[in-house]
Amino acid sequence: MNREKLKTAKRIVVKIGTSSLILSNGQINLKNMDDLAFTLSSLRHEGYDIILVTSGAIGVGLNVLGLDKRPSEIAQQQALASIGQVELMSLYNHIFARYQQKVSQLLLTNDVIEYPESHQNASMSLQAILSLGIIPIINENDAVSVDEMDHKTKFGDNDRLGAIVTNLADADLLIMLSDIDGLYDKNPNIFDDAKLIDTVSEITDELMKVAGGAGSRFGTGGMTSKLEAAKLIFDNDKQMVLTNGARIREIRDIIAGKKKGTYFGQ
Ligand SMILES: Nc1ncnc2c1ncn2[C@@H]1O[C@H](COP(=O)(O)OP(=O)(O)O)[C@@H](O)[C@H]1O
Ligand SMILES: N[C@@H](CCC(=O)OP(=O)(O)O)C(=O)O
Repeated sequence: MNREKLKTAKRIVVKIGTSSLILSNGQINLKNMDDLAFTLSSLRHEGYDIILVTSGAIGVGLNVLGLDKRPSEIAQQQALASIGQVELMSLYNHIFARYQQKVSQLLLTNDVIEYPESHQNASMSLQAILSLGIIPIINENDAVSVDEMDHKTKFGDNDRLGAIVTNLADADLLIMLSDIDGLYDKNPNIFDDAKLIDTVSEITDELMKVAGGAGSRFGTGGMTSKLEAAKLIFDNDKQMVLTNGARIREIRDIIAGKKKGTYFGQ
């Protein structure tokens, strides 16, 4: 019943996390990138408006420099993001071109939330890119985003950014791709008997308690940040599906209303 509304989605934001883009050995997950480009390009060609929110700048930066560990200093992380973002976009540009799809890049800061004028400009820019038939690829502008006492330009994480972009673009649906099939009733890293939750219609305090931290050495935020993003989705009357980035082609089943991943909606 709930998932019927998914069939009406015309403008879709897809958020892909670092854990779906970088293999555990630090190499780029080219299979996932290729599946992503194929699926999103073909949907775009069929008339859907598609926006991609991507993580991976720091992960790709580590790969470019041959490092295996995220540095702890902020400036070093920012430098890595700056290096990795170029390579990430270069890869996307090539892979999407294979499916005859043009892409563009938007690097956002929290200013689009803080300042109505920035919000309006980013929203109009997105609208113009979509009307040209292009898939905008969005990440946080990590090299300049900061989180200080009197100055906050950082979103926090890309799960939140995915929800913000869904509102900014007035999209119908956010599909969040992670390294897990959806939300489980317990942290599956700890409990073997954890069960997949099919539908969530409200983010309660009880539910927040079942969400744990990141599962891979590259991911950030874990399930907690995904549920925080889901709160924003509910606040703005949108819908979200959390599913596994290892089976990107199932996006088609999701928008056909089939039971895949965890559905957040009423
Ligand atoms: N209740 C839960 N249900 C599902 N995953 C959970 C839960 N609690 C913690 N997790 C962990 O959250 C991870 C996903 O978050 P994260 O590592 O940040 O990935 P991403 O890079 O996709 O954002 C999962 O791999 C899992 O280990
Ligand atoms: N903007 C950062 C990603 C931050 C982030 O939230 O990562 P993830 O938890 O993998 O979605 C980057 O591109 O490396």
